[in-house]
Amino acid sequence: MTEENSGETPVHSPTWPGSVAVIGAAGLIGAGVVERLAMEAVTDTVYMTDLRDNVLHAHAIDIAEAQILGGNTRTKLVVGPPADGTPVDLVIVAASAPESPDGDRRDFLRANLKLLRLLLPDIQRLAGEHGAVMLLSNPVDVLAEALRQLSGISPDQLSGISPDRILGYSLNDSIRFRAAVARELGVSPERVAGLVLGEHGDGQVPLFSGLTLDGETLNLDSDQQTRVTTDITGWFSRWSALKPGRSSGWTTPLGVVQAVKAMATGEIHPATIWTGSVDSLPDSFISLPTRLEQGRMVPALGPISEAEKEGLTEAAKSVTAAAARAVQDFPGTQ
Ligand SMILES: NC(=O)c1ccc[n+]([C@@H]2O[C@H](COP(=O)([O-])OP(=O)(O)OC[C@H]3O[C@@H](n4cnc5c(N)ncnc54)[C@H](O)[C@@H]3O)[C@@H](O)[C@H]2O)c1
Ligand SMILES: O=C(O)C[C@H](O)C(=O)O
Repeated sequence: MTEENSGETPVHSPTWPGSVAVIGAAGLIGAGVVERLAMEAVTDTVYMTDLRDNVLHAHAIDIAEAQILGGNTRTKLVVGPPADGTPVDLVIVAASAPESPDGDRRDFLRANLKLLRLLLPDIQRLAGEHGAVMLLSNPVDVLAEALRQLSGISPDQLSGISPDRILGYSLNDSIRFRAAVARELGVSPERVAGLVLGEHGDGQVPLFSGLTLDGETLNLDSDQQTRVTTDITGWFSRWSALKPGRSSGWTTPLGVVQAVKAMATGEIHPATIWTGSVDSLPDSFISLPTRLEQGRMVPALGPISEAEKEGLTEAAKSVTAAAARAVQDFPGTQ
């Protein structure tokens, strides 16, 4: 284990997260998340792990030097897990099999479930009894549900990862919703606010009922809603068709760190969470408005339309079925 920066420039004393572990920290998204956490001094220590140790070291050196340039060296970067085995407050899983997307994030399920099984003991060790686990790897909702099924732990048990400590990053859909509505109206996306819930993929549910423009309720007619829905559901195939050999390395690290900051302050934000405490939804993992409350992700779903409720129910069923199938069909040895 080596350390970059000794944290000699104290800035402020955060309560949460005091420490973060990023698994897959040599990759595009993992390294980007480490960089944002460090540059925004969101935590005291970031532990970086990946198979590619040399790349991890290079990122740690480079980011530590960028911190000096940025004028804030509070966050200490450590290559490797905590040496004494102390759990961290937040484990971020960005490890992934190489992407060869063909328009559907579920194409990565087999390979990434295998990886998740492999990483499960590390994730459990790092999270300990209280840490939160944020999955980034795709398909994020199905993997989060698979993690719950693999952990097999109920929320009141003290060991393992209880489902309300698992979350997935799915904020990008809401950003693309704002962009698509702005395109439809010919306005700047900063003026549009709106949320996408459901599955990060084909089962996404744009909340047209909650759209606003300049803070005022925005009603799109059905043709406009159809065009916007087509626009956002087509995002991943348009992206895949570019064959960029990379995922959304600019948006995602920024969004992840915004989500972490929202968790730290108890602010409501959209994330893939366990639906277990929402009576009207089947047990699953989908994106819902949520906040971190005493170490648990708590749903904060406001009023939505009947059609939106139906969309969420369908997404939840589909995610659970896909996870159950995958857990059964793709054992860890394959
Ligand atoms: N949820 C979202 O909105 C969202 C957004 C962007 C990317 N993603 C997903 O995030 C994942 C990472 O994307 P990326 O572009 O950074 O991919 P990448 O290929 O650049 O990085 C993946 C990293 O995982 C590492 N890795 C593989 N096996 C490992 C293991 N056993 N232990 C530790 N590390 C291991 C690799 O060495 C690599 O550094 C992908 O699954 C991608 O689909 C999700
Ligand atoms: O994984 C990707 O390539 C894209 C990611 O799921 C995203 O929506 O940004």
